[in-house]
Amino acid sequence: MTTLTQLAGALPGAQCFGEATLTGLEYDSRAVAAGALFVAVVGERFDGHNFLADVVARGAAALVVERAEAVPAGVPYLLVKSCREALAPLACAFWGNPTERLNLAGVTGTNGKTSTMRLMDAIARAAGETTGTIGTLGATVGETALPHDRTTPESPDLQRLFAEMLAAGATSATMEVASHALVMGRTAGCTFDIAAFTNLTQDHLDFHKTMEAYEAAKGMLFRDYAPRVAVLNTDDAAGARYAASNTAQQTLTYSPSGQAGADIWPVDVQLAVDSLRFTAKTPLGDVVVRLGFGGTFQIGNVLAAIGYGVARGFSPETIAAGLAACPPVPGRFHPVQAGQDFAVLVDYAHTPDGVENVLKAARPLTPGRLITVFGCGGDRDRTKRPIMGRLARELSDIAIATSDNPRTEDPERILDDVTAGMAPPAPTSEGAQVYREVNRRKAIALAVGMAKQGDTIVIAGKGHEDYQIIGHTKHPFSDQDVAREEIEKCLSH
Ligand SMILES: CC(=O)N[C@H]1[C@@H](OP(=O)(O)OP(=O)(O)OC[C@H]2O[C@@H](n3ccc(=O)[nH]c3=O)[C@H](O)[C@@H]2O)O[C@H](CO)[C@@H](O)[C@@H]1O[C@H](C)C(=O)N[C@@H](C)C(=O)N[C@H](CCC(=O)O)C(=O)O
Ligand SMILES: Nc1ncnc2c1ncn2[C@@H]1O[C@H](COP(=O)(O)OP(=O)(O)OP(=O)(O)O)[C@@H](O)[C@H]1O
Ligand SMILES: N[C@H](CCC[C@H](N)C(=O)O)C(=O)O
Ligand SMILES: [Mg+2]
Repeated sequence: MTTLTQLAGALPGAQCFGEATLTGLEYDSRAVAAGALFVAVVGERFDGHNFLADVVARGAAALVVERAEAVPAGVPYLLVKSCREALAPLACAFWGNPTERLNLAGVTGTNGKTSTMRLMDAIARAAGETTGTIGTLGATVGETALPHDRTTPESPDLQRLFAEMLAAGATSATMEVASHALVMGRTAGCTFDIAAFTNLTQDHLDFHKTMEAYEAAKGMLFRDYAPRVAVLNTDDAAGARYAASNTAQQTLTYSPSGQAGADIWPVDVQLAVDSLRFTAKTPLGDVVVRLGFGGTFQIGNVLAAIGYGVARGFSPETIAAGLAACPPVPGRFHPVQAGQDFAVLVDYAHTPDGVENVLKAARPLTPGRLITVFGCGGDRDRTKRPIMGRLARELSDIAIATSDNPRTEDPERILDDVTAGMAPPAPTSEGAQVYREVNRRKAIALAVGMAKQGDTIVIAGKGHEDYQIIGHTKHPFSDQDVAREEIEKCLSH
């Protein structure tokens, strides 16, 4: 049992009024149950102080506030300067600082976090460990899957997951560390043994405003958290800068392009639509990579995961066994086969670099035409839209711009932004034939209707997602299922 005064000890400068026994820790009023401590976070859209009467009615035992006058009479509370900043220290204390007893690896980077984390997890499992994972695909604790909404959850959810992992006998965990999480302190208080970086390219400028601020945000993982080992992609300029200046005890570098001087690099690469084979040169000797899924972009992710294995002290054989056993990452370069004579790949590319990489990975596997169906999410970085449009047109034979998750934006306005980048530069008319179809199912049907033997359709942006967010509503929608249904319709005609 935790008490309010015990938790106050985790917050230097906090003033404690009253005492309570606490059975939960919440930052969202809608999740409060009897006995909880409610932290009144002041955000962009809501002020937690407006929900204090509601959470007390729900049985909250105590409150953490920035304004004492908002507290209903008789309710115990902690007065702090910033509830957002208090949240993580409270969460770590409430759950007993679980990451001090768990080997934790964090992966940051614009693209490849989910894939890299899955590969790392497979390696730890091959070493015989019970593991946990936290990321875009949800969390796993041993063999149990626990869904959650964020790539990197808020600190109370994060620390609870770590505590559940320990309770389930896990000895290690791997997680995705989104830049939003670093800036908002969701991971504050975590002890990282290993921190890995995939790449930095444009995304999230709605939040970070400049690439410099975005780079600094990701750099926090290598500077503020002092991991034991930093695993860094030095092909990437930001990765090279993190390598030159970080607070890790040891830095391991990798180079997907095989640049001289890196600690880990690939030789003899062989690519196929559903496999990737190469030999990785590492400080421990050669690792034979036999991956059961494709995508040129996975080379870097595999090297980062090998860096993790090396940092953990696993043998090359264990690392190779883990990679070979790693199941395909759902919705990343994911083939859909429903009896058609052309290829269909569902992929999660939702950034300019992602679109460029997936189309460049698909091109050499395509004897016919490359047909791209893609869109851009609403309420997210607007400036990436015309760039994604331009890349889709330049790198495809047929590019169909459609909706991703429009969220609260007008889907046609999002498409205006996307197609603004798709006009061929005068006087050439090189590049793809361009189509615009706001309805994602119709766009996929259009692609399927056009495809001939030897063509590849890449359906980008939503990967594993089984929904489409329109307004505030999540409608069931799966690119894989829709592609399959539209192919079957075509074949039955
Ligand atoms: C920019 C950002 O990440 N914002 C997050 C942040 O918002 P905020 O601090 O402004 O809070 P707010 O929404 O104003 O709410 C203030 C407080 O009131 C609470 N509240 C709100 C309503 C209510 O009825 N009761 C209540 O108690 C909220 O729980 C919160 O504690 O805290 C909120 C509560 O946890 C999050 O919902 C919100 O995520 C927004 C919606 C979001 O879309 N975030 C995305 C961009 C994100 O985090 N993405 C990354 C992945 C990025 C990547 O690709 O790498 C992720 O980790 O998922
Ligand atoms: N190393 C990489 N370099 C460039 N693009 C990549 C890389 N790895 C993956 N991608 C592209 O990015 C997409 C998303 O991959 P993944 O889910 O692993 O990234 P992520 O960083 O976890 O994304 P998110 O920010 O949504 O969590 C893939 O479907 C692929 O198109
Ligand atoms: N983690 C990313 C996922 C984007 C996925 C894409 N389908 C979209 O909705 O924009 C984000 O929150 O920006
Ligand atoms: Mg992810």
